[in-house]
Amino acid sequence: MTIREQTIVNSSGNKIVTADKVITIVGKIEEPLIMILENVLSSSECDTLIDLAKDRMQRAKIGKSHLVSDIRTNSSMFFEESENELIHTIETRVSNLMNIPISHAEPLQILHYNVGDQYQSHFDYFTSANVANNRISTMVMYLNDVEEGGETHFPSLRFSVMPKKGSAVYFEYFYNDNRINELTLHAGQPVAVGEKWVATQWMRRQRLRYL
Ligand SMILES: O=C(O)CCC(=O)C(=O)O
Ligand SMILES: [Fe+2]
Repeated sequence: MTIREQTIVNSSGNKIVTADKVITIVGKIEEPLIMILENVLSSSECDTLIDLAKDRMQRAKIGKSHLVSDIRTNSSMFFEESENELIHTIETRVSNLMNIPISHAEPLQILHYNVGDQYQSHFDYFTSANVANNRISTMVMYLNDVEEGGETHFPSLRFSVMPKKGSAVYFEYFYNDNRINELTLHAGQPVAVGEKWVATQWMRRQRLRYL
């Protein structure tokens, strides 16, 4: 038998029960744990998130220098923590899914890609030394169907997830063996036709919110 490291999400079976919804796992890689989840958000939740975010988008900035960068050509915004009932409902559902308390959740991020926009290969965790409260897991939720392109691509695993409205990809990088964490390198591939909206939830190892 192969010995595997402990994962954050216990993903036995094909369903995860949250406070308000039962969500289906439709695909999975075991190590690092990557799961494709269907119907995480309803169609109207996706539409409302886009509507709420639309007028608040800014060209994406990366890293501490906050320079506009070619690594990310998409635009982004963050909702305030639980800023309205919908955001609170989604944060609660996603923290149930990710098996991490909402107090460890970063603000929910929205990304928008036009044709040609991309997010080049990166790790979601911070790689600099002595990061006190690093990220441990990610949920990327697709808010619309993309006509062509815009896959979330994991080059080291040669694995791609096609955007589908309401679906999500989950992955975690909290392994003792850093070689496993490094396999979560991923990119938002350029959008070829149409546009792409996603919502990203990152979780931290320790508490981040004091409510
Ligand atoms: O847009 C995507 O498919 C990936 C987004 C992403 O990597 C992120 O938000 O960290
Ligand atoms: Fe990412």
